[in-house]
Amino acid sequence: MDSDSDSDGSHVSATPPRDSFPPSPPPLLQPPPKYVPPVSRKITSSSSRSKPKAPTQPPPNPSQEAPTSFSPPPPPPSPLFTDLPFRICESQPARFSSSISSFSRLRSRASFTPNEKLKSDGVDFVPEPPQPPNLITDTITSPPVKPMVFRSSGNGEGNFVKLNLNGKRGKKFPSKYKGVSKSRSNYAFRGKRYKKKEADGDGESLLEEESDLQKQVEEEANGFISSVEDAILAVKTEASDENLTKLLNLVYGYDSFRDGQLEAIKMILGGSSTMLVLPTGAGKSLCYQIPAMILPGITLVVSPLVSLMIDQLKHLPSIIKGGLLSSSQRPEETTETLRKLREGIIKVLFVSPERLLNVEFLSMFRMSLSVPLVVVDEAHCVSEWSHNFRPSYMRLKASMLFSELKAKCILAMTATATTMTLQAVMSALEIPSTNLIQKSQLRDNFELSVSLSGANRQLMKDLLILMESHPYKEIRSIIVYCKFQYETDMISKYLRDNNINAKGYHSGLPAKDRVRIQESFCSNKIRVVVATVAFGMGLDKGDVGAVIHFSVPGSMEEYVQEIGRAGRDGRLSYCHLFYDNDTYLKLRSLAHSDGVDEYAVGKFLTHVFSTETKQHEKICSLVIESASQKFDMKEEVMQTILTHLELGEVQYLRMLPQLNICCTLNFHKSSPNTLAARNTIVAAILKKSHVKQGLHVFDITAVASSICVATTDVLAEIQTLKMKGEVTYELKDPAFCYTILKSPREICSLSSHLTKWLTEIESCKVRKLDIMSSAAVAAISVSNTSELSSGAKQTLSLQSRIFDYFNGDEKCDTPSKTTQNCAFLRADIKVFLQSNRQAKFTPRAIARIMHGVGSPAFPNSVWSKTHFWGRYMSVEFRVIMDAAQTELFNFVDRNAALAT
Ligand SMILES: Nc1ncnc2c1ncn2[C@@H]1O[C@H](COP(=O)(O)OP(=O)(O)OP(=O)(O)O)[C@@H](O)[C@H]1O
Repeated sequence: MDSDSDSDGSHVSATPPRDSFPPSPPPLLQPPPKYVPPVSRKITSSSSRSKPKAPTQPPPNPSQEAPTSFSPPPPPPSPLFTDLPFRICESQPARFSSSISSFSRLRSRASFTPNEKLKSDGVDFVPEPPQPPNLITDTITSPPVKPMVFRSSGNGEGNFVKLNLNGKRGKKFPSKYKGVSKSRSNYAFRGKRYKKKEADGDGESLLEEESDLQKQVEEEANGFISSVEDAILAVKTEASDENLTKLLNLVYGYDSFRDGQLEAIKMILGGSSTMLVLPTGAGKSLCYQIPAMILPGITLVVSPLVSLMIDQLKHLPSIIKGGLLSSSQRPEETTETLRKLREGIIKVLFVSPERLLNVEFLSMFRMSLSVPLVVVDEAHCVSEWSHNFRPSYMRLKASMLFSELKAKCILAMTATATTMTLQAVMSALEIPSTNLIQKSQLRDNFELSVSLSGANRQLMKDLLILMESHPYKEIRSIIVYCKFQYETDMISKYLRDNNINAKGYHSGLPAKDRVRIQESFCSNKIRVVVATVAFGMGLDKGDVGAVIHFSVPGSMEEYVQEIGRAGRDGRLSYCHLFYDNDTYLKLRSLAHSDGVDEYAVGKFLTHVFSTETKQHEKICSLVIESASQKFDMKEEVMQTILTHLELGEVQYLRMLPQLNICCTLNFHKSSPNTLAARNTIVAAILKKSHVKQGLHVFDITAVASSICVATTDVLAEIQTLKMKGEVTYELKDPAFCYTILKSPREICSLSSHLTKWLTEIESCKVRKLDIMSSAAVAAISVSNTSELSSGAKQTLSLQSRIFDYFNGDEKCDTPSKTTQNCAFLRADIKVFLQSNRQAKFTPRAIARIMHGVGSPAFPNSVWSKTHFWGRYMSVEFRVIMDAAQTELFNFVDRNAALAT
């Protein structure tokens, strides 16, 4: 069952299109509605979203399609019954528009009309070419208060307008505006005149007119740019509220800063590292974009997902030049971005943490580039106590950022961090406690509700009833979140069958489909997206009016993030959660899928450090798939351990880039020996390879180590030979690569330390789910208890739980709903062992099977066939592990006795 769940948004690639037309000035007489106190849903909603208006959003720009890093998951591994502690013999049993102010979004939100609803299912998808990841946005919108256009022509230069942020005032403007004059609005206007003039046969005046138009655009652009430059200069001279607000107004069209923004910007301009905690959609991005315009050099933004980076790049105001570097880029894309960096074209660079720590990347910064500001976006990922810990974020230590990049200041941003997470982040990034800017975790424009529901079929009916009732039936854009990929298909089909325009979205869909679905949703061609967690990260569609949770989220953080996609235009929005106990238990079981045993960690460490101490410079590798099965550990768990070995108190090893290490080489022109005679790398390949059906098969790390070169040198050489027509080759077996710096004195104590740490992380996950679940249950039970309407009571109940959670100590005051003992458990384990004598189980492996959770060595595809699969989900995982341990010992003893 776990194979079908989406773990994160790492495969999200689509981003909402920027509006193609310059936004109109904010309607001063029409401020965004304030939060209506959650009285009755009926009253508040009817006033908030009833006037149907035609959508003002233009169709998406086909050139904006974002790339993705999606790659299909590997096929499920076959069971491997090796080297596990208990061996049992015998039979085998049978996945801007920041420039579009909230005001204009507000105007564009229209109520959903029945006619639109009937147009539902047939979304007409026009295939669009994908855009490579570092194609810096070609969607330049002009500043909102100046209705002129700064769009590039999609020539890959992206949203670069030659604003002199780096001190080279206005040198190349004219050439730039060639592209600008091709903006869509001007183009359309020009097109009309063309037709008329062509009919008149007046070619010359046509050309004159075009040149006049071009001049006008250039003059306006120059005027705007010099105003912005003046405003920047004023801020540089004095970072006063007045000067900053003027700059804000000029660039973004907003009249004032939102809560926390001004404070953060001033702190950064003053050179103080800052921890910024603002709710989703509160405008955190602006807090680094404005300093980036003022500070000299490059602002580096570290982001966990390529899709998020692409999205943020697209949302940069046109005057800030942006670029992106991620490990999923093609080499030529990287080269192009690096060139722009060196030439000072890029002002804000988005990078993945892996890229940031790449030796080449660091040396480039050390040598020639100044980085006054490093922004750590989604900074909670730094902490293992967050809901979304990323091992690669462990690398982001202040010491490294200050010493390697010579950064002057760090800005860490998040919307969802508990006190414990914040402490860990601020400690890693050396942000003083006085530099914390924290506003409420939750915007106040949500009406939150929960209801108890039955199993799937009933749940779908409940969903339909909800969606057909007030206020949901009047809401045009809705996201339904569910946990499993199959649910997205099942529910969206069910909704379509009931005349609701819905589409499913999950990370298993082809990248193109995901982009199209997101774009269709953003342009209101799709009303409802039924999605896993893979949808929504970075989604800034202002008029999402409701978020429905089909099942309980894994944590308060996840809940707050996901409901944060709603009401970003400031209007009241509705968030409903369907709670059912079975799903809660299922998710609780899944929370144990990353857990490890000391025994397995010890075996893993022994393998990692099996290299001779004398060979410390040797490049070692660990083929991910086979290691995962051998140690019964998920890839992410192995990566977490390896990263800890690199970045913990003692640096035991250095991680190298992941590679496909097994190479099969076919020589075509010269004989292998002739090539080897003049090429040391080929000579080493011949020594280290075995020949299989005329092809040379070798391990790239072994070849590189044998002649003391980098693996990249070996790869570069075989690539060169390929270009010359000498060879063809194939690479397989993705592997972790590393060199050992120091072997631990005692594997035992290291594995015990690591296991304790990983077990705490596992318990933390379970606790987070329990807290979310108890908040949902509390909201259900509170609905009949006072004079307030049910909606208002539930909102208040959930709001206060969320507040307590993010500001308290993360304790769960409600006992877990799992049971502590079960009469038949041990008897069942005994039967299970007897009927699966050939397998080598660990207590954890048995507990996972009893909870219906697959693992690399005991995959669902095989073990879900046993009737014990998932039978004990309601029993505490630890209780099953203890019972399994006892029964395994008994089993081994019995077998030993029988053998004698
Ligand atoms: N001072 C402001 N006045 C009006 N709108 C603003 C202001 N600052 C930012 N915004 C708008 O608010 C929206 C959300 O901003 P942004 O994407 O930076 O939010 P965020 O805090 O990063 O949200 P999330 O955590 O969900 O990604 C954007 O459309 C942005 O243009």
